[in-house]
Amino acid sequence: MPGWRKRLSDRFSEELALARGSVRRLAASATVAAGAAASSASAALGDARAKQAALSASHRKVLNTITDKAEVDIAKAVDTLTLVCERLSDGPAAEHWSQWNPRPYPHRAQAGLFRVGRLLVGPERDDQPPALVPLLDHSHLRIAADAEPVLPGILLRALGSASLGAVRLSVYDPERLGGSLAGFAPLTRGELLGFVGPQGLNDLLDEHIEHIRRINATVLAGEYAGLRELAMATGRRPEPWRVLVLLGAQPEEWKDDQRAQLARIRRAGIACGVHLVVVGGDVADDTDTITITAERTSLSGQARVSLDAPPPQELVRQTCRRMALEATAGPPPARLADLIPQTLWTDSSAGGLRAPVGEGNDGRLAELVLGDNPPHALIGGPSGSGKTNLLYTWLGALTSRYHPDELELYLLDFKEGVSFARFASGRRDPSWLPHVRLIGVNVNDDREYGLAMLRHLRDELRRRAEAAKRHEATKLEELRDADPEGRWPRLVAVVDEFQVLLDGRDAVANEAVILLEDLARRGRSQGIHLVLASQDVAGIEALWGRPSLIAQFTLRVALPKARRLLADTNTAADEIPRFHAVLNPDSGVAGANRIVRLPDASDRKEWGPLQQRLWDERPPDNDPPILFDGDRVPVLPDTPLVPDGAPAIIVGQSIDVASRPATLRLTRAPGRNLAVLGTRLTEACDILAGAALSLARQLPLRATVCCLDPDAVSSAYRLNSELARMDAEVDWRDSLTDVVDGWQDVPDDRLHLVLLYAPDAASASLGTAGRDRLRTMLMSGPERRVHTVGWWRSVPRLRDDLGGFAARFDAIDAWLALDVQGTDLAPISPGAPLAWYPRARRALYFDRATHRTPEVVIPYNTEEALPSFDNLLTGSNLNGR
Ligand SMILES: Nc1ncnc2c1ncn2[C@@H]1O[C@H](COP(=O)(O)OP(=O)(O)OP(=O)(O)O)[C@@H](O)[C@H]1O
Repeated sequence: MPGWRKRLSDRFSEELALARGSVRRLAASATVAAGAAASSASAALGDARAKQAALSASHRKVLNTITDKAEVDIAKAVDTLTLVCERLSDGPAAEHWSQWNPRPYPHRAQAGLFRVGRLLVGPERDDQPPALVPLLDHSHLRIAADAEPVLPGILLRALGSASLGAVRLSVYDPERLGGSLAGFAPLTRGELLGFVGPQGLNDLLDEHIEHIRRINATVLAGEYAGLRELAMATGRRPEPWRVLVLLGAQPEEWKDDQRAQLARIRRAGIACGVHLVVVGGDVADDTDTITITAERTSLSGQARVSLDAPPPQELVRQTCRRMALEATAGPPPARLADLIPQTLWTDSSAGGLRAPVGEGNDGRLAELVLGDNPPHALIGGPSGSGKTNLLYTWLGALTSRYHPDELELYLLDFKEGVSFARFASGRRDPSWLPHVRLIGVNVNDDREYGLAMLRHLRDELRRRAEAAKRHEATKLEELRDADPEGRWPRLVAVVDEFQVLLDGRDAVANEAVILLEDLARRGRSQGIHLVLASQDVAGIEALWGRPSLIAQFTLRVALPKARRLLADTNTAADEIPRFHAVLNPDSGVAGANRIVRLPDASDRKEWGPLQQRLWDERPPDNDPPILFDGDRVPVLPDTPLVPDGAPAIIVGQSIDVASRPATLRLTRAPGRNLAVLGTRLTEACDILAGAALSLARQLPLRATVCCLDPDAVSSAYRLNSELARMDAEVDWRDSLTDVVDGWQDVPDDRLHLVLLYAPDAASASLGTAGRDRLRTMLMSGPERRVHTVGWWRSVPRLRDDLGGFAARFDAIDAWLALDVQGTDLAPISPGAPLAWYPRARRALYFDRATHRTPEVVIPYNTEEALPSFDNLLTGSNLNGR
């Protein structure tokens, strides 16, 4: 091999070895460098990782802090929202159905909002804020079809949180005809709900429009913007809310005029308490309508809503049943206490008498006024309509405002019963109404007592007229100014069932009409006011036959179904419900009506405390009222008579305002005797006993007792004993002949009373001569102070004893007729035949010397004034009777 080749090969090998070596070196240093780089990279990575960990911890911390704060804020906001919601909606408006029960919220002048579900805001928790919707006084509602189950809950909450009857529902349900709200059906009985089908739509809309019109015209009357404002100003809500529910009604498909009506209701309803709840399709939107869908309400904004489940069917049914029951029982009456002022007796009656009697439709108290105009009142209503209750109410309101020096009352009740007796002092309750001067109860048979009261008022009218003349005053107000020291109260005379006084064409009715006319005409200016109440004013001929009388009674109060009390065209009395009245100060013309709801004052629980309060405050010189009770037999008074001149006997109690004893003066005039006529034994015996006892209490007496009716003997004997006990010289005779023969044997000048019980039983045995002597005793006895009080059992028998057909009745100056018809009294009565129809415990009394016409008296009961017969028989102490 050539050398060059070898050299070249060696050189190449050498070079290659060199290159390999440097490559190896290079590779080694590269490996070192790479190792260094790798370790520094891994150090950097570790560093970075450590930093990242630190960073994310602090980030997490910040994030947690922010989240916590946000959660607290949200919880706070939700709490606040819940609180606000509670204030807007509580009780039955918001309670869960498991605790729900209806109870009105009277303290709240405005209606609250109703819960429909929960607001899905904030974290899930038990007490999530409620989703509320307004309705009553605030808005209309539109409920989307997918939210329809919410409807029963809203209606139940509305019914249950207002007072009974304050929410009324009308449901238009053309598809299911009321089936959708079947649980509410019981309310139809209480008239709190009405279901309307397709045919009734027009009427339904018209009715609500008319209701809105009426509220605007008569209740708000331009004074209030709406019922809510009225309720807030007065604290009362005079009209119910009316909720008109349209279920699947599709108003968009209605006729134009129906849609127009709906729009009117939507526009004007809320102020008048009329609210629409439209379920399903609806027409044009408006701001007064709140919408509820399955997920939201107009009030919930972005927040979603979870709607509550509807109330259980049974809860709805039971609640509605109870409400209907209460509603059919009638509305709760207004309260008497609301009519009574805090401070008693602050008003002056100088200008008139003004007092509230109930609550008007506008929630304000409605007053009755008596004064110069209107001066007198007429109250009417059928039996049971509440006249007596109205009178109680009115009297309560008057007597709490006016002092007894400002107002005096005269009360007369011609009804069976004792309605005014509560104003008098009684055994159970000693209090009386300090304003009352006179009370007449059970006077239906004693119309004369009505006359007596009217006569008394006429006398007072005269006294006032004379005083007014002296002071040149034309009316009470001026008289009071001119005579400030004088006592001039206004007088109010109330006559309940006054038709009894005026019915019939007899002397009593005639005089009563004349007196009423006079009092009505002239009483106006003298402060004397008449209040006449009757169940049938229409039937009182005496009233309608005298237009001038009726014209004075301009104040009319008509209770439900009162007839003819208001003007013919005024039908208000037919339209008002129970316990309401139409007040009309303008003789009943339609425009002057005021409808009021009357409180219950007939209950003693309501009345008692008021009377007690008035009685406690009575002036020291206040006397109890005079009470005349036609059913009570008066007892012979034991105070001796103080006769003016000649001695007198008591024959009975007069029917006059003072209930004075009726007397017969025993002058020496011929024939000054008394004949009691009729067959009523007890009353006849009472009259004879009353006469003798009243005389024996006045003066030393001689008496002869002769009893010829075996049934009267015990009474005669008891009288005989009592007279003896009173130191009278008493002579008991069994024979009438002895009496007529011996009357002239007068041992001293004591007054001699001859008491004859049924002389007609023996007069036949007297013979003509004996009868003559009887007549002589009657005619001439009085001159010698011998007076006869005799009981004949009929007028013909008396006539026989006085001489038969030719009898002269001047031997009997005075008589008392018991059960004797007026026609039978003709022989002994003056003038025209008497219209006298006998009645129990009443006698017709005529004294020729004092009477123009006979008067009715009540024979006193003398039972207690005489010793008991048993005691006499056993000889017991006569005082122990
Ligand atoms: N405003 C009222 N609120 C509650 N109850 C009332 C009211 N008014 C009357 N009543 C009741 O109605 C009944 C009849 O009333 P009231 O006796 O006053 O009627 P009246 O018209 O006088 O009847 P009558 O002539 O038959 O006596 C009574 O039981 C009474 O308690």
